Parts: sequence; C-alpha cells; structure tokens
Amino acid sequence: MIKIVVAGFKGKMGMTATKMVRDHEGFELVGVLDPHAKETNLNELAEFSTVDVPIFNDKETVVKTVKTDVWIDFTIPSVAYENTRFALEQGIRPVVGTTGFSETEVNELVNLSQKQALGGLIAPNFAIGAVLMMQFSAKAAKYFPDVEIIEMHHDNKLDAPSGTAIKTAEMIYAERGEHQQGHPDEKESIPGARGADYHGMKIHSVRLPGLVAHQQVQFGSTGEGLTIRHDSYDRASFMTGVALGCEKVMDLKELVYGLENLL
Ligand SMILES: NC(=O)C1=CN([C@@H]2O[C@H](COP(=O)(O)OP(=O)(O)OC[C@H]3O[C@@H](n4cnc5c(N)ncnc54)[C@H](OP(=O)(O)O)[C@@H]3O)[C@@H](O)[C@H]2O)C=CC1
Ligand SMILES: O=C(O)C1=N[C@H](C(=O)O)C[C@H](O)C1
Repeated sequence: MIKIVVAGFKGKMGMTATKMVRDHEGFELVGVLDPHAKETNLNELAEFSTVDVPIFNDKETVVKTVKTDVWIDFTIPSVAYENTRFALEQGIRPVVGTTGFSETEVNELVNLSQKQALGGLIAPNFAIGAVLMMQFSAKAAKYFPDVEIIEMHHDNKLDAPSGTAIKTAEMIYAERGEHQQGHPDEKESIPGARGADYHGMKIHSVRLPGLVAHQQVQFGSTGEGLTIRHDSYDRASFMTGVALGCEKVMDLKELVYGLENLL
C-alpha cells in the first residue's frame, strides 16, 4: 500500500484528490492537511463519516504522527514551494499540482530530490488531454512559429498565466526558439492589451465564473490557421494523472516537471 497525505484537502482539487485516494486500490490515505480546519478527523465530515483519518493543521505534526510515502499538494502558490521542499527533506515523495512555481524553484527542488535520491512530480496539469495538447502544440510550432496562447479559468484562480500556459510556452519555445511575432512597431493603447510575453509568444488569461480549466493554442500562417484546444469540464479529469503520479514516483530517483515524463 502506498501511504498518502493530501495537503489542501478542503480546496476544490484537494477534496477531489482525497476522495480519489480513499477509493483507489493500493492507496492508503494516512492524513490530510489544512491550516484552518477545526475538525481533527475526516469522520467528523458527513461525506467521510466512515473514514478514520487524522486532519492536521501543520506539516510538522504530519511527519511526527504518520508514516508517509507520498505528499499530494493542491494548496496555494505561496506555500507549495515550502511544502514540497519539506516533503523531500523528510523523505516523502511529492506529487504537486499547485501552480505558480518559478523556474528557479523547480530547479532547486529537482536538485534537492537528486541529493535525496527521491522521486517526485510537479505537474502543472494532470489531465491526459492537456498533456497531449501541449505536446501537439510543440510539434505544430515547428511548422507554425506564430502562436498565441489563450488560457481560460474560473475566477477564483490566484495565479496568471496558468501553470499549463507557462509549460505550453516552454515546450513550444524548446521547439521553435526565439521568434518575433506581430508588427515590430505595434503599440498598446491600453497597457496589457497584447497579453503576457514569453520569448515573443503572447499569453492571454481569461477569468470568468462558470469556467473550469480551458486552453486554446492558436497558430497562424500564410492563408491558414490551426487551433489546438483542451477543456477540463470537471476536476475528475485530473485524477487519472494524479493517481499515475503517486504510483510512478515510488520508482523514480528524482523529481520530474510535467506529467509527460511519466507517460
Ligand atoms: N496540476 C493540475 O492539474 C491542477 C492544478 N491546480 C492548481 O492547484 C491549486 C489548488 O487549486 P484549487 O483546489 O482550485 O484551489 P482552492 O482555493 O480551492 O484550494 C486551495 C486550498 O489550499 C488550502 N491551503 C492554504 N494554505 C495551506 C497550507 N499552508 N497548507 C495546506 N493547505 C493550505 C486552502 O485553505 P484555506 O482556504 O483554508 O486557506 C484551500 O482549501 C492551484 O494552484 C491550482 O492552480 C488546479 C487544478 C488542476
Ligand atoms: O487553477 C486551476 O483550476 C488550474 N490550474 C492549473 C494551471 O494553472 O494550469 C491546471 C488547470 O489548468 C486548472
């Protein structure tokens, strides 16, 4: 059995992941973490009335109380780096969905995992369709270097652009390199009109109620266009990837960035 803790269990993704771990063969939910939870056991919550699992308010108490193989993290950008670092230092394999990591932070965590010879995963998007969308986009960019990314999310999202949009831009950049797009003399009449800029690639972030997680990668060329789009209509779409991550990190000896490394 793989012993798993879920950090951020009261959030939208943390709750979905907690239920997945509870129901998944081969996984044992050994604890959940939320700094503001008043309950001390999951069985105090109606939907978990038969689940005897401790609720922790801080990460130090988790490691003092339960033996853990995997740390699932769906928290907030400002705490996820420290949580991931802490997990690795404690010999726990992180499976992190929280977005907002800088490139430097990811590199530091990879280095730490290598020193600890411990597997781990930071995946900006756990949906298999989203991974394919990123891979197809990188492939298309070789032939269609002019591209803009439009990511669309619910209006409770803290970070912009999304982790998926950044990862997509990184994968496209690795394929196409630096490229000047649009008119060289273009001017923004309202600042931000052309979106964020990643090595010449524009990224536009839409936040609206009703949306879950959607991204369109739009390519333009002479007389033709190509649009690659992925939609997550439900947070269940991420769970196959989270489960796969929890299984695969057990055999890895370092942390990897992106679910595509495990497929
Ligand atoms: N990789 C992927 O496939 C996906 C990634 N995400 C990412 O996952 C993250 C969470 O998203 P979502 O569930 O929608 O957000 P929510 O706001 O619903 O959940 C975040 C939760 O984290 C809790 N939290 C805050 N601080 C801590 C802490 N120190 N320790 C433990 N928990 C803490 C919050 O608790 P409180 O409210 O009490 O402060 C809240 O319940 C985001 O970064 C999002 O971008 C989302 C979907 C898919
Ligand atoms: O906040 C979200 O909801 C999501 N966040 C991730 C991101 O920033 O890319 C993954 C997915 O898009 C949902």
